[in-house]
Amino acid sequence: MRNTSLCRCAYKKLGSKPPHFLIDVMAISRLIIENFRNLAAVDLEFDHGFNFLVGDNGSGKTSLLESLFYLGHGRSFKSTVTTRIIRYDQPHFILHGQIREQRHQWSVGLQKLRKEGNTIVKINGEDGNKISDLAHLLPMQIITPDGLNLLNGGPAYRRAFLDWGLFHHQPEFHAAWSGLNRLLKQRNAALQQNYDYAALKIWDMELAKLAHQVSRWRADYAEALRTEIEKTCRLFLPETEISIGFYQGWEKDRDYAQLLEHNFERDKAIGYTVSGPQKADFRFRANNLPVEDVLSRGQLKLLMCALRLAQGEHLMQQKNRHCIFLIDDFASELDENKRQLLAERLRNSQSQVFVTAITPSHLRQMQPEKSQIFKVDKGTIKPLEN
Ligand SMILES: Nc1ncnc2c1ncn2[C@@H]1O[C@H](COP(=O)(O)OP(=O)(O)OP(=O)(O)O)[C@@H](O)[C@H]1O
Repeated sequence: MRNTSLCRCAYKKLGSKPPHFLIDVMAISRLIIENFRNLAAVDLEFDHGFNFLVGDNGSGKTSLLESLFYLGHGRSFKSTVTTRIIRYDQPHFILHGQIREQRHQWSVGLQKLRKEGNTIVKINGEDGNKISDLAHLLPMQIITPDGLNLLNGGPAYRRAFLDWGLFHHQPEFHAAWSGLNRLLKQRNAALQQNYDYAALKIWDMELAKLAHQVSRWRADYAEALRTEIEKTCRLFLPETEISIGFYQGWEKDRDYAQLLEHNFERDKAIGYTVSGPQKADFRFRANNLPVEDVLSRGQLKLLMCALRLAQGEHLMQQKNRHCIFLIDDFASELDENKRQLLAERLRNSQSQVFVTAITPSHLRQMQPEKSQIFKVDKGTIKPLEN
């Protein structure tokens, strides 16, 4: 077993050539849950291939996916109020996972207290780890019925999509991105204080440097993903021409420091910085029209799946790291043929996959060699014989 600092340092060093121990399929082999939503006490061993969670409405299927997502992100995909995730009347929730990558194993733990509200993260028994350490260990992609906001929601969803990739591909991204957000916050506060431009200029120079860096990384990553996305779109939406464009948040080729100076009076009047990387977008068009206006919900779901699969595939190709895929309500919005396509593409990804469904019949299209079915019933989860 590796010690934490070694493991963290190794992941931070992910450069063009990954260390040999990252090359194998990564999977969560065991998950222990205490007091997470309606899951009072769960202890499960998972297959490294497909894991199906079948149960009635309200039984706890999404809660299990949510707990896995929480372990990999330190937050929920459903609720921003963490205390609502803790089981009613309980003081805390605890998640404990075992992660395997053929020759190595990590033990990760996360506890959230109702009173203090802080999150305690442990990796291999050591305290003092950050959520970003967990996120590095557990690259995950989630596909839920709400996930269509990636396409029909605001640009923030698509920036988060790009930034997820950069977090895993570009070791310096997280620090640059945090610095950029901090400087923007400070600038916006200063804009409301009636300063002259001279007082802001020194910050703006620093801000512009980070803005150009982050935007360059985003543009390069968007371009690198294009081929993967187009490949999957040809499979999922052969009847539609999908085009992809990246907008950095301000006019291309314009120096950002100059733009900040030029826009200073306007920004001051409005009270915040109008243009910049905080406005970046990754846009999709179908037959040259906005996808949200012309695609059906099923087609939007397929496009969303194509984006998430492409991102996972790209990570695998570039860094030899496998994503874990969490798929809530696999069958919704998709006809038989499209379910088949998605199932096939997931099988080809050779990743660990968690899929929820109300009845086993919704999973007919999935026939992987390696799988485990779990029956979810009123907060209890039991493996079924395949
Ligand atoms: N903090 C909490 N404590 C206890 N139970 C909760 C808490 N939050 C939500 N629940 C309950 O947990 C149950 C499980 O919800 P979940 O979303 O996991 O169901 P599901 O099996 O995915 O259902 P569906 O098929 O309808 O999506 C629900 O009945 C919900 O009311």
